[in-house]
Amino acid sequence: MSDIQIQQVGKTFENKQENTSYTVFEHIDLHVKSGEFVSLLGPSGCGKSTLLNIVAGLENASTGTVLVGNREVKEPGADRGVVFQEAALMPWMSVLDNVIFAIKKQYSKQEAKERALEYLKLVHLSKFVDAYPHELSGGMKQRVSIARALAMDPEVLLMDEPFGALDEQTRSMLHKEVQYIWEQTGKTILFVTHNIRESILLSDRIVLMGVRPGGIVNIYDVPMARPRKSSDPVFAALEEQISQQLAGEIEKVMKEEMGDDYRSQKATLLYSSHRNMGDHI
Ligand SMILES: Nc1ncnc2c1ncn2[C@@H]1O[C@H](COP(=O)(O)OP(=O)(O)OP(=O)(O)O)[C@@H](O)[C@H]1O
Repeated sequence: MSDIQIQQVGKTFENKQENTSYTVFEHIDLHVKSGEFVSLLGPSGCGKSTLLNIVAGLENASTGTVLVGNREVKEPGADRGVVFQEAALMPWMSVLDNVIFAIKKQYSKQEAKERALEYLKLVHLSKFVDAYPHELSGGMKQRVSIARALAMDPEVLLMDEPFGALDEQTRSMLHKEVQYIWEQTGKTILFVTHNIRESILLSDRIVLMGVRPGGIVNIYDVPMARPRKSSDPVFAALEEQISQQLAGEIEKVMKEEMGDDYRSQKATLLYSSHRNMGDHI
């Protein structure tokens, strides 16, 4: 397993046509220890996905460096498995072939098949190896996507709102699944989410990101033993603490985006954002 070292990372998007640029964040320093589960949480647009994509090598950092183990990230690699919100399976291939396809360059035919079967078993899909994506539920597709990422034997797993599009019950089932996988494999996991409860349920640490200026606002340790329950008073207290700080960050965004309109709508907006804070931000 490997750690992830994010050192002084910044990202500015340039719009060459309009000759403008937009700095999402600057000077991000974060050390995710080997085997640690860390969530990135923050208001929409603060750059959670951008940071994850930089670690994945899908996006270049404008400044700073990212190390996975002792290797500098310059492009995507098999040492980093990525799971997105959409499973993006190939519809004409069976579940088994979807997983084999992702690792066929890394392993011999027989090995690839054995690994694919092993990881589909880990995500409890052994009975569905011959099924096609259209025959699977959203949660099952995400489990294939997780098996596909794990079969590559990555040192770290990068997950970008993997359960964001799923209903509450499926999501809750997959929370258990991800904890089980994390315990079984000991992978280092960096996990992007909008959901405060999800982050408390799963993580060792929660990194709260903010906007304008973009960057890390706070890092919360989650001291509870697993499995965690949202009814635990420690859970509830942490949820409240994070909600409060996040509400402040969301307010900053709204003030900037809405200008004068913000004052007139503030009460309604804060009320509704607070009520929904557990699910979406
Ligand atoms: N390729 C791009 N070109 C220009 N701007 C971009 C690009 N990708 C992202 N951005 C901008 O960078 C900012 C951060 O986007 P990002 O998707 O990383 O945020 P996020 O925190 O993951 O948001 P959300 O929670 O809504 O997914 C946004 O303002 C977005 O519009």
